[in-house]
Amino acid sequence: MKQNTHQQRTDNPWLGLMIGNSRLHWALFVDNTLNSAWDTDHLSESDMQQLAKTNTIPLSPSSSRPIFLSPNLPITLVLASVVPSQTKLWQTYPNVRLITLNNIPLKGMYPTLGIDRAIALYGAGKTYGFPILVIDAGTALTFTGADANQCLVGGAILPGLSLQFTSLGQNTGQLPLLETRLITSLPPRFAMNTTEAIQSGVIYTLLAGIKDFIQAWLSLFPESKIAITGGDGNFFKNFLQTYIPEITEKLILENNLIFLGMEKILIGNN
Ligand SMILES: Nc1ncnc2c1ncn2[C@@H]1O[C@H](COP(=O)(O)OP(=O)(O)O)[C@@H](O)[C@H]1O
Ligand SMILES: CC(C)(COP(=O)(O)O)[C@@H](O)C(=O)NCCC(=O)O
Ligand SMILES: [K+]
Repeated sequence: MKQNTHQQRTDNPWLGLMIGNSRLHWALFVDNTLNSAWDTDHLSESDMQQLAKTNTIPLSPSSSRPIFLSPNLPITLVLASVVPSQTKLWQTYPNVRLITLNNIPLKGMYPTLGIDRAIALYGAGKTYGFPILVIDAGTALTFTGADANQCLVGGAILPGLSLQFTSLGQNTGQLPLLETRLITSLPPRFAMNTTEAIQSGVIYTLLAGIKDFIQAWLSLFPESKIAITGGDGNFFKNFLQTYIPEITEKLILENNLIFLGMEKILIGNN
């Protein structure tokens, strides 16, 4: 019967989990294709055990509503992490595969390169072509580039947007702690109140720094695309378009770069 043919399950679901310094990034793959992606806070051991026993995880920290993922128990978890304490916890999951630098088909990597940077770089290069520069606007803001031979050229690491606000808010006597999600437009450059003065200092300095890194990269690799990702990726993409309009067509926002990378690493097409 037609219907039965359709009911034959070949979808082999698995979960991708990228553990970042601020939160967990999840993706459900069905038929080896990215199906959906979401973020949660870092989870506890009992949340991990719940996933192993029921294939459900909290959808978000504020929600107790679980998400049903797969009839196969426990669902395969493909893990990458830049947080060793969380790596240790998730390695006790009964059906886990850890991605390490050895799994990434890029040349010239140094041993302490962040696995998130390597996966995103590979995913971006395979998706948009090498050479490629990846800007990951996460807890840290990172630049990571590879040349036409899929060889790491190198990069840079600095405190990300929230971390810059947090460092001012937590280490001064009079400065408020600003939240990035409340910033929807560029502040005046020369601000006349404390909140906008902090925004101006952090945002314009970050934009100027990002512009300088992009220009330095493009002087080496004029034809390269620039992929931007991470929790603040959208924020920076929008403001960069205003700030350096000439690079607009080279700039690609892809929130799921890490999962495009996982897909390419696990499924091949190298
Ligand atoms: N719910 C959230 N929790 C934490 N950061 C968030 C959230 N929503 C947006 N962000 C922004 O995302 C950035 C962190 O990026 P993300 O890619 O999630 O980090 P990481 O991969 O390092 O965990 C923060 O600077 C913050 O501005
Ligand atoms: C630079 C990072 C902290 C970025 O982490 P994230 O902001 O994505 O949570 C992470 O990639 C890391 O720990 N890297 C190791 C050092 C390196 O890449 O050289
Ligand atoms: K990241």
